[in-house]
Amino acid sequence: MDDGRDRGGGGDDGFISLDRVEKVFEVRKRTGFLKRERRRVRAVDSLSFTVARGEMVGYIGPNGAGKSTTIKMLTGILTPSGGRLRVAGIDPSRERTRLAHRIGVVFGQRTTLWWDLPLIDSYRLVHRMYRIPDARYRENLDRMVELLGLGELLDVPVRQLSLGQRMRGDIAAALLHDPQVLYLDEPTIGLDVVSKTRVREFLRELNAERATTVLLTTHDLQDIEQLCSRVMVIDHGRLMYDGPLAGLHEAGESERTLVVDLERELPPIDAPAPARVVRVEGPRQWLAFPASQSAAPLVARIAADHPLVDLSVREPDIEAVIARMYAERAGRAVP
Ligand SMILES: Nc1ncnc2c1ncn2[C@@H]1O[C@H](COP(=O)(O)OP(=O)(O)OP(=O)(O)O)[C@@H](O)[C@H]1O
Repeated sequence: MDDGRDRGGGGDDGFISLDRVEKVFEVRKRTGFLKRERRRVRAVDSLSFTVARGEMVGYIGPNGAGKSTTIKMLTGILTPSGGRLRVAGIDPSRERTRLAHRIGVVFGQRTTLWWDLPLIDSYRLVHRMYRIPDARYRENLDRMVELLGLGELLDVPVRQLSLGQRMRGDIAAALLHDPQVLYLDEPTIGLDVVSKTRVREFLRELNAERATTVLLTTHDLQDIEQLCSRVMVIDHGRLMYDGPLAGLHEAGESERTLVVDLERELPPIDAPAPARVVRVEGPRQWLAFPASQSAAPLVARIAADHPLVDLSVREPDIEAVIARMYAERAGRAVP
């Protein structure tokens, strides 16, 4: 399989590069009968970062932070109000069609597939739209069908697919033309655990096999944990954090929760600090522990001393991590 490493653009340090990029929207607000006020919304504010070829980066932030606006500028749908932006050496808003051959986009909440047609017909249309050479299309389709388990679904109309099946179908459609960059917007939203695992495994495989650069927007921290070595946090259009997920947990001092089902009701488990029991309900106990630490030693210790029925680990949600990060920074700013 062609790994696409030599198809140009950008250099390894800045395959995607933003230098002080701005996006300002003019919004008209009705302030009375026949009266309108003009307001400027700075959706992206002097944003600078680079993503190297083959990196998988999580791009997260609260609602209205500027994530979609950034992605829209990266795909050429929106033109920046200022700054410099390049993807694979291309200025997206100037050469949108040329860029389209280099990028794939998947929106978890919307499908790009033709609703009433069998899945395979959408792929045939993508084949023609992107003028993919026949042999390459076949090869890619076979690989996607294999990796994403689409064999039995190809003749099913898209509207009859489950959400997880449809998502896998959408991901395949976005990759048939060998894009070098894949933008994923909430690719696991609403999926069950099995489908989430399947999508994540596929993305890992894709990244390893083809060195596809992936920018992933998600509210699910497990997507980031399992896929991205780097995470960028954006808020009010500005980059608030850029580094490993563990560092974000440290910055926010966030905690994960170990949910323990015991064979019977017992007094609160005497866990090694800083882990501690935060809730007890019958035979079920909840223990909080730092998200930057592995759960394994805690699980081993509890399993050795207690009659266990089941265990699960719950991740903190992104909003909570970011909120704690702010609280921590505010705390530091005030001596
Ligand atoms: N076309 C537009 N016209 C005016 N304002 C806009 C437009 N698009 C976005 N905005 C504003 O820009 C800001 C950033 O929005 P954006 O959609 O990029 O955020 P987001 O991080 O993607 O949020 P979400 O997680 O809710 O999708 C918000 O204040 C939003 O209201």
